[in-house]
Amino acid sequence: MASQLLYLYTTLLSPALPLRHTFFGRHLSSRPLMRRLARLFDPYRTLTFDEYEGGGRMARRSSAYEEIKAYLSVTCAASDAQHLRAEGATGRDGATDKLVLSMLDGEEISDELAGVGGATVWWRARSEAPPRSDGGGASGQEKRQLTIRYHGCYHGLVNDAYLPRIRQQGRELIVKRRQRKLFTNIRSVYTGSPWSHVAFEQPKTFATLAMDPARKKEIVDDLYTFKNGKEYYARVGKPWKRGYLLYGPPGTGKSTMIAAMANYLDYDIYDIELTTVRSNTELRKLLIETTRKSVIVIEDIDCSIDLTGERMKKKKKQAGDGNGGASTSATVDEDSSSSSSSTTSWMTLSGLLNVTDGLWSCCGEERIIVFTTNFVEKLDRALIRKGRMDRHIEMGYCGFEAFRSLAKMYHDVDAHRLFDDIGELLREVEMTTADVAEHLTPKSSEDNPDTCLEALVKALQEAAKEKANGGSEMNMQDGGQDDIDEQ
Ligand SMILES: Nc1ncnc2c1ncn2[C@@H]1O[C@H](COP(=O)(O)OP(=O)(O)OP(=O)(O)O)[C@@H](O)[C@H]1O
Ligand SMILES: [Mg+2]
Repeated sequence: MASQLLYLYTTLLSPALPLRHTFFGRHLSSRPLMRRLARLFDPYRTLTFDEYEGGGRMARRSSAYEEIKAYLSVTCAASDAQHLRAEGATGRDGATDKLVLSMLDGEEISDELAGVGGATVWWRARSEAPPRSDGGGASGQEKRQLTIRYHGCYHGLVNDAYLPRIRQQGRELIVKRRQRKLFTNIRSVYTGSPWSHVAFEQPKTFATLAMDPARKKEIVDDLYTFKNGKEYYARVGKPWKRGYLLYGPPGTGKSTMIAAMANYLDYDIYDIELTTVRSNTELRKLLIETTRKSVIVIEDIDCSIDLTGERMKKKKKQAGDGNGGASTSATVDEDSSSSSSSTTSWMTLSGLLNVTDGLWSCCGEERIIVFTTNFVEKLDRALIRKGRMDRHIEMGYCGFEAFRSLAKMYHDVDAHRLFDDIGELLREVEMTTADVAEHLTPKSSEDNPDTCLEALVKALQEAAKEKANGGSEMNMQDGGQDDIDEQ
């Protein structure tokens, strides 16, 4: 009866009679009074967490949503909810029999407010189909939400204690369960996300990366400082990101180094195939969708974009993408000798720099970006200047120290009668670490350290002979990389 009267007042009388009420001599407008009255009859409040934050093309996954979802997966398991969704998951130990539970649409589960005997909150999941005219991507996907309902008198407790606590627990669960992923920019047919992923199970680590131990230690120290640099980056007001440029001939361990970095940091890898990215907007969208604790990789950067930026004449031009001037024209280099001449580059250098620079300033947290190239001398200085690529790492031909670590790894050999010869030959000829590793790999059950090292000596001697005859100059073409300093 009371609620019917209230309904009558709010729908019929209230708009027609702008009543003012007096309470202890103070005038109260009808609206706050109505709210108070309404609370008498429905004292519950709700808070909704959307899966995506921000609007339109700038939408990105909400960390609050993810953390609460992770927390509720445990609550779900212990609840009496009838309809749950189960997703297969791989644990950090590699076990593939794990399940992660979540609520199906419309399902509700309850949770206790710790410290307030018997006080309960209720969580409900719902999702909305995207509007038909939506343009795809995050905005074109189903919109998922989690809503909490609680008694209004617990508002402070829920906001100041309960939600921060469960978000913290959710974060810990995410880290604990996290199976690292290797993402590639192929749109997922299942989720509509611009990224598809597979489990990242690369066994490459710094222990298995053959290079001079002193240089390796420098890189590991640099990564360690970055990983633990949250306060430093906040204090100096820089985005918490670091750029690495890995350069050197094919087969010298650039991709191996990236895997080792991701394993060391315990980060995901986002591998961007830039030649399939058609505009700045698309690149921005891809980068926005990357998560914290990730290594963003653009391999063979010299083959992926028009490195000459705006300076070259463009054969073709397409209309801009409405980003305020950053060029997205499809370009084909006129200079056919350019490394990118064989590739139609959709991104220009200035486009790439505009997007990445702009993005780091708003969401650059805990990200490493790595560019690799075989031809460092062809890279535009703008691309690799400090602040963009903080550290330039040359992955050169196999030196004696790198060989020694391979011999230890492959045959557990620290010293051998052939080591001196090999050291001398490696100073003379340029052989990639991949080739040295291949010679050290046993090919049959009869192969042992002696036969493998002898095979390596033979291959090195042949290469030395060829070099002396001026026959194989192939490798030498890429040697002039000293103009970029190690930093
Ligand atoms: N420094 C290294 N330490 C250990 N293994 C290496 C090293 N360099 C190369 N290898 C071996 O050679 C293979 C090829 O190396 P990798 O793919 O890392 O070379 P790359 O420099 O990325 O070449 P590209 O320029 O062609 O991409 C690897 O699978 C690895 O087994
Ligand atoms: Mg590679």
